[in-house]
Amino acid sequence: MSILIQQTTILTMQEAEAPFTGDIRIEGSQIVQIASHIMPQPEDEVIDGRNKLAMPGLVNAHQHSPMSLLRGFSDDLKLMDWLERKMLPAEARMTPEDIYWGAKLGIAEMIRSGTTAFADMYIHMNEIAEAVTETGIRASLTRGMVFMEDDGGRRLQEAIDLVQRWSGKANGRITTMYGPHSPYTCPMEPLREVVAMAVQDEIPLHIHLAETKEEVEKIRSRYDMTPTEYLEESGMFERAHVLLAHGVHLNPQDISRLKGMRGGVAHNPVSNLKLGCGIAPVEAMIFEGITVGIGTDGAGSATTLDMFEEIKVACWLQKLDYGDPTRLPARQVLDMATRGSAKLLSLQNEVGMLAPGYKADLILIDLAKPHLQPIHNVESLLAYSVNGADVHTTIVDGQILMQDRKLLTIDEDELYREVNTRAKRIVEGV
Ligand SMILES: CSC[C@H]1O[C@@H](n2cnc3c(O)ncnc32)[C@H](O)[C@@H]1O
Ligand SMILES: [Zn+2]
Repeated sequence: MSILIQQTTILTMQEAEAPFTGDIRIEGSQIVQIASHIMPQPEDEVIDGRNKLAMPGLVNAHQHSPMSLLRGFSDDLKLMDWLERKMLPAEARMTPEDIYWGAKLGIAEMIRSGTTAFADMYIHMNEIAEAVTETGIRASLTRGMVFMEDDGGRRLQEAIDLVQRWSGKANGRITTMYGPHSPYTCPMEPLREVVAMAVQDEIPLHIHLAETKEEVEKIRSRYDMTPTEYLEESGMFERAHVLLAHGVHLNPQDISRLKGMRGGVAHNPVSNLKLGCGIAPVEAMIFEGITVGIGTDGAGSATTLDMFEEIKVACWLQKLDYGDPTRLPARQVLDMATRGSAKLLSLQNEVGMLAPGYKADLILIDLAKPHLQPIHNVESLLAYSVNGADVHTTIVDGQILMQDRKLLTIDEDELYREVNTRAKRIVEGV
């Protein structure tokens, strides 16, 4: 299978490269050539790229995809009330089939809004892996583990099963991580056990960190440490690749502790705003050389999975926080949502950039829209004006998943029937 995208505006996201007009050739799962003009071959599926912009697919660095079933079910609560009184009871009622359909709903929204890879943390991961396999998207999957009650090792075993059964599956589109949920749900002993497993199996870790002031107070009163010190104490930063979700409440010493870490921080600005958590010190982390990517968090808090919305809000928050519009400029935030997030998923040599040898994970944005004209500066349009609904075509691993806004691997009528019936049953009585 080969695809030739002709005469499109190309933003490769390679270091300091400006947008230019040209062609992109895809063979199998890879980009093989990018040039001003490429001769079509008889077997090529040709895509007319005029009035469009090609860029790397966005990488959502922190998600709970089945929470799309809980979108709009519980709003305007503090994080702990929202989580303990609403989300956890609803999740306890979800069957493995619910998780499959919830993940598929999340994936449909991601493909429609230009996300080609995501990092997920949830339960019933076999069903999420099936949804990823069928739909064609790329994902790094994590079984989230809360160690607040003895479950006879069930969660840990499920995490191990996920890693053993699914790493490298779906033509390599699925990778895995180990996922202790957070400092406040993981006592030190099981946390150290998971770190040791990650080191032994060479599998990255994915964990929430310092999302709220209440978390900081809780960890201070339990252990007399900041949440970041607590995780450092487990040895994870020096021993493993770690994907930290949120990192909102970090003091300067915490930021220093993260310096030099493998992995980095997934910034989830919309979820942080909606749950009233605060503004993450994104510029300060970047200044210290820490990789910062962008995620949405689950649709239960963020309410949408549109990464273009996150990109805008990420910029606005830093500008507002510093009272300085020069903070977090367009190119830098695009870099975070592509190359930065790709590094958090350990995929920096495969996705997040358009170049020969990279995976063909890319999107075409339709520029023939009033809010995207005139075209002074493509990066500015992408950061401040484009919405997920402007994505025209989504390609992952060389497979077209959406063309002219039609999903090719998901039956949307069936999807909406399933999720509405299931969502109603799940929240009844919660
Ligand atoms: C055990 S699987 C993951 C677990 O995380 C919960 N969750 C979703 N959003 C957040 C958030 O913003 N902070 C902390 N935990 C969150 C989700 O409901 C699952 O139970
Ligand atoms: Zn989360």
